[in-house]
Amino acid sequence: MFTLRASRAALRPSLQTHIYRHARLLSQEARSKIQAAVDEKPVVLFMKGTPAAPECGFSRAAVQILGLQQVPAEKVSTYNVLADPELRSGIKEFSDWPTIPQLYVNGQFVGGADILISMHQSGELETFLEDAQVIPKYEKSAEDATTAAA
Ligand SMILES: N[C@@H](CCC(=O)N[C@@H](CS)C(=O)NCC(=O)O)C(=O)O
Ligand code: FES
Repeated sequence: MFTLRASRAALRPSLQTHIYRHARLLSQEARSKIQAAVDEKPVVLFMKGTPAAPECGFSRAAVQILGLQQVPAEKVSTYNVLADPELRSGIKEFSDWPTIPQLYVNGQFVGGADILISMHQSGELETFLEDAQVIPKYEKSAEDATTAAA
């Protein structure tokens, strides 16, 4: 009886290790796929639906903000997580962020819809995208200077 208990107890950790290793392996493969996606373009948006047909208001907002910031289309890649359940869960683990949309700029996670809206409204997003060389720096024209002085 004692022996049986002992051997069961001894089995448990190795089984756990096996399951853990398996999960880690799967996750490593998913992780490198996501890393490649994140590195594909300067701006990468994980969203529900497509820019032309967003399937959620939060994703629509993220797309609209990129448009308002005049981010050139050729600098943007988007991924529809609704078409890829593995990506939908994987990106949450990868970014340690529980929701979609998720925006990456130059490989760095920026945030979801709330963060983008607030950064857009404060003017921080424009500066951030300029510094990231995603959009050109806004040069104050002579006309702006005159308006400011008036
Ligand atoms: N407050 C969030 C709004 C986004 C959100 O709540 N997304 C939900 C509903 S679309 C989500 O992704 N849930 C998990 C899922 O659908 O996989 C943000 O700032 O981005
Ligand atoms: S899909 Fe329902 S809130 Fe985004």
